[in-house]
Amino acid sequence: MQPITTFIFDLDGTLVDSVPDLASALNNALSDVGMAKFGESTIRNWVGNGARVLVERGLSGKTDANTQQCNSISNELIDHTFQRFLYHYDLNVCRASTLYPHVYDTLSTLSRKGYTLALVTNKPKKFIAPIVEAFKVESFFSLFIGGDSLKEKKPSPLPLNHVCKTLNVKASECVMVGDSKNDILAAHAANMRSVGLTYGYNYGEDIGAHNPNWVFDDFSRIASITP
Ligand SMILES: O=C(O)COP(=O)(O)O
Ligand SMILES: [Mg+2]
Repeated sequence: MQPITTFIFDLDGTLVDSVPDLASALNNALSDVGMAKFGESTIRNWVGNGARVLVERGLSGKTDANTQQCNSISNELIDHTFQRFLYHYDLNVCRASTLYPHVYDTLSTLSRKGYTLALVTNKPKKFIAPIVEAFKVESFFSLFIGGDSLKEKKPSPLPLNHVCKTLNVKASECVMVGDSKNDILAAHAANMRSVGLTYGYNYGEDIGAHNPNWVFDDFSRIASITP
């Protein structure tokens, strides 16, 4: 097995519990367009495929998070509500969000040990900087990829392949760390090892069902897979 040189981290549900701010922004956007609001526990199961799909799920009110398309809702309404969501989230991107336990220390340890760290999220790229800056973790990372940075987002392997190319590392040297099946499916498709974290957002499903190489319930356990 090739030694690990590079860790690729997901953001929402992995490093940061962002649902409180995502839920406020979604509910504000829904109320702007006269639609019903939802509780945080419902919205938690809708996060994972980027902001536009989150808005579509809010508009359809479908609790089945695997539904990505809402044929009955017009594109105009989705576009308008998505713009309202971006407006509200931009105002409060990091008001109630929190870093999960042991994230800062573990990133700091991995970085100090010489591992290269990259961040690949499905959320729009413009929101990455304000979040990583607020939690003072931005200097640990060499590369940031958002859901709209490339043509495809996770579960496509494209963002992970892009990281390998940009950082000039092989997939076999990398470990993808995430809370969602989108992270694990992307890792499998990119021939990368993966860590599944149980505390984040995976549509209420067991992350272990997607066969990551490691399943951890605490972020600090990631350090245990390195020498
Ligand atoms: O914004 C989302 O839907 C998910 O974002 P993530 O890829 O950082 O978990
Ligand atoms: Mg996530």
